[in-house]
Parts: sequence; structure tokens; C-alpha cells
Amino acid sequence: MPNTKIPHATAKRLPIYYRYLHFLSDAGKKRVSSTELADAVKVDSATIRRDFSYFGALGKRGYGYDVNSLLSFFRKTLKQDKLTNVALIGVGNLGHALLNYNFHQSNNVRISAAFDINEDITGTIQSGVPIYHMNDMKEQLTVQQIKIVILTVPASVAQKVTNELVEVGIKGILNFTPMRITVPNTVRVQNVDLTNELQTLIYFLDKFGSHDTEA
Ligand SMILES: NC(=O)c1ccc[n+]([C@@H]2O[C@H](COP(=O)([O-])OP(=O)(O)OC[C@H]3O[C@@H](n4cnc5c(N)ncnc54)[C@H](O)[C@@H]3O)[C@@H](O)[C@H]2O)c1
Repeated sequence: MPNTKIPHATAKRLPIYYRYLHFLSDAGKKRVSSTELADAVKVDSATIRRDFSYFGALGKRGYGYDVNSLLSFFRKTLKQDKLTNVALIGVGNLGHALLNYNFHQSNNVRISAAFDINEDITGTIQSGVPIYHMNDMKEQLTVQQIKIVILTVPASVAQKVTNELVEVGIKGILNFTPMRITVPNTVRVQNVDLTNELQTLIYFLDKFGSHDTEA
């Protein structure tokens, strides 16, 4: 694979491509054109060709893309061939919902440990995941070699908990709290903000109607 830096927008579309290619492969399809792919994943074909071009010329004119080689390429790029354990910090309303969901559609990511300070739930198993006390966080994250966490604690303690996570060597935080947490540049934060997403949707609908807004 060429060592090009992939734009963020492209990286965000990779799982969408991957899921559809998986579906095609399961259905026994050997090849797919960028137009067909565009129709299915609702990303225009020029964007798809540009996205794919970052990985070198994977398609052939008049033939399209070979489903299985594309799939194995994406599997490697997205590390789908490897199981990643992540931890959840804060098992309240949102935390419970995420534990219950536990990324069932994906067989390469799962929440394998959760942490809280509420002694009513620590020491229990919720949706198949053990809930540890925060006092045991360092030990458990180290033993389980977890480098990524989902943060679902109240905003008021988000930075304090983040500092503890940085201290134990966490490398990635999926931040559901409304706080814009501060981390050293060795740690990556991805913010999830449903209000923001909804407002973006409303903005695009107002401005462009139902036309696709992904590209
Ligand atoms: N991003 C989104 O779209 C979205 C949607 C809903 C909620 N939220 C945010 O997610 C967070 C959780 O929301 P909720 O409704 O589940 O709250 P909640 O109060 O139900 O749950 C918070 C949990 O964190 C635990 N906690 C408190 N202090 C802690 C600490 N120091 N260490 C570990 N655990 C601790 C609590 O015991 C509780 O179980 C909030 O910050 C909320 O604003 C985000």
C-alpha cells in the first residue's frame, strides 16, 4: 500500500465501502463498478474513484473493481482482521446503551471492560461486560492491553477522568461528553455529538433539500 496520508473524509467512508463490499462478497459477486458502488453507498462515483486512488489504482477501466481483492485490502487497512478491545468509562444511561449495543455488527471491535465509581454496579456484569471500579482501571487496562476508551461520564468530570486515562497510557478516546477535553498530542480524540449531527442535518436539508451531503 502506498504510504499516502488519507484525508479524514475518505477515512470516514472506508467502513461504509467495507460493509457493502462484504455484502457483495457474501452474495457471490466478483466485481463491482464505481457507479454501482456509488448507487449502493450513496457517495458519488467521482468521490469513490478519488477515495480509492489514495490506495493506488485498484480498479480497471471497463472492468470495475475486483470485490474480493478490494475487500481483503480494506480488511487490512481497517484492521478488520484483528480484534480490538475497547473500554467504556461511565456506565450510566448512555454507557448502558452502548454496552448493550456492543458493536454487534462488527466482529473486530468490542467493549471488553467498563469502569464506574458507582458501587451499586461495580463488580457486576452488564450485557456480558464486567464493570470494574475506577480504582482498578490502571491494572485492568494494562492487563487487557486496552488503548482505546469510550468516554460516557458526566461533563463535570470529563477532564479529570481524561487526565487519569492519559496517565495510564490510553491512546484514543471516543468522547461522548459535551466537554472539549484537552490531551497531549500523543492521544487522539474523536468527539461524538448528536446535537451537532442533528443541526448539520437540519442545515443541509434547509440549504440543499434531501440531496446527499457526504462528499
Ligand atoms: N454525545 C452525545 O450525543 C450524548 C448523548 C447523550 C449524553 N451524552 C453525554 O454522555 C455523558 C453520559 O450521559 P448519561 O446520560 O449516560 O449520564 P449518567 O449520569 O446516566 O451516567 C454517567 C455515569 O458516569 C459515572 N461516573 C461519574 N463520575 C465518574 C468518574 N469519575 N469515573 C467514572 N465514572 C464516573 C456515573 O456513576 C454514571 O454511572 C454525559 O457527559 C452526557 O452529556 C452525550
